[in-house]
Amino acid sequence: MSESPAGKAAALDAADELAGLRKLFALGEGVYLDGNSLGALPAHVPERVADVVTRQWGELRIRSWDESGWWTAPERIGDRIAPLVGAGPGQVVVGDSTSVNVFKAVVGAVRLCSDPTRTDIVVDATTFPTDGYIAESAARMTGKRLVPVAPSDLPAALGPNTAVALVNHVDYRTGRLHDLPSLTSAIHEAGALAVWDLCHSAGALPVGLDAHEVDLAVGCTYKYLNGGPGSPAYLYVAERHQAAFDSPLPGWNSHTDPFAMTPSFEAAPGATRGRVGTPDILSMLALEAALEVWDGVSIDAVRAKSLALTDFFLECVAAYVPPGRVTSLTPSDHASRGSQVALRCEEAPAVMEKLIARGVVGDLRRPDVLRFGFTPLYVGFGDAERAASALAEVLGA
Ligand SMILES: Cc1ncc(COP(=O)(O)O)c(C=O)c1O
Ligand SMILES: Nc1c(O)cccc1C(=O)C[C@H](N)C(=O)O
Repeated sequence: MSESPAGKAAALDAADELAGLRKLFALGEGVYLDGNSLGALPAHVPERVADVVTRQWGELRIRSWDESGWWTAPERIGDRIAPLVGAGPGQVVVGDSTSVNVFKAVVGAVRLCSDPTRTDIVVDATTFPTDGYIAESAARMTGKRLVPVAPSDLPAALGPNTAVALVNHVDYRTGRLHDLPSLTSAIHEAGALAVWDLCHSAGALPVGLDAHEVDLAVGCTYKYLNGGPGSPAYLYVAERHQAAFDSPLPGWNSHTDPFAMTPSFEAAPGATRGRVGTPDILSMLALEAALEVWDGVSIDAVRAKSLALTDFFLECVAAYVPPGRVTSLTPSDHASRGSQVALRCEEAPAVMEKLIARGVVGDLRRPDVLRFGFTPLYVGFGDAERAASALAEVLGA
């Protein structure tokens, strides 16, 4: 760096076309680099939630299912998320947790597989644990074999026995971005269905679900989509699969005529058949309000800023932190990088504690990984420089 990192940060912030979005969030002093775990609060959400509670629930009560659009919220909010993950309308439905949607998607994919003699569910061996636990249970329930495989070995592991492959788009620990287009086509060439977990990519980078012919996908909304703690997840079922999608959790909300309350189940058309029971309206409408910060924001611009931020943070770490104290686990090439930087560091727990005490909030993945998430909507280059400088100070530089 010829210019000082702080000077460069100021110039980058001044040129940042997304910089104005930060004021939409309730962020005080300090540097928040944990939006890959829990996104920050958009400042207008409390008032909107208060309206849902006091007027919609408090005054309109039961009428709100229709008059306040409660009943149709899962599909409506799904359609708001859809463009952020490259999906056309009518394919994304919001509800339940990511874990529950992984279950629906994996069992649903096994049932969609045209060859019932295929024996294997291949799962990303480096997956966030919940996906692995659920895939294992789904395998037992469907009489399949679970085959854990590192994403880099996935193409070689696929074969005539593969029914379904479940892959994380971005690795939660290292921040590695897996190649969704090429892995999806390898899965399809093997005659299997591709299920993607988008928790760490949606809202941080383009996903292109329709363009790459993904079969099913799931994701959470409390990270880069800023929906709030425990906000509902979503399920994507590609239009071409919807008529045959046979959810393992057919509830009255996925029935074609819920209020007929018939003893026999008849699945609703479209993404609605991915619903189960009564939606969690308070969380769901908080999410709907939170998604307004995306109005007019291009996901390509978000991706460009995300890469610039993580590049710059790594540059500042290299400039400030003595050699050998941290090692980046995050790939340096852009094509393999999500929106976080993971640094392996001795005594990582104590280091993160001291960073947090200095107002730099990242998180720790035991035993030795410091994670720093970069949410382009509200993180700036000055934040990246301050975080690297605090890290160097904590490490005694
Ligand atoms: C890749 C991935 N899948 C799933 C989850 C969690 O699922 P749930 O929303 O059910 O807690 C997380 C994080 O919590 C995650 O990082
Ligand atoms: N979902 C979480 C929660 O309820 C509590 C604390 C953390 C989380 C997370 O999202 C963890 C996150 N998926 C991770 O990448 O580690």
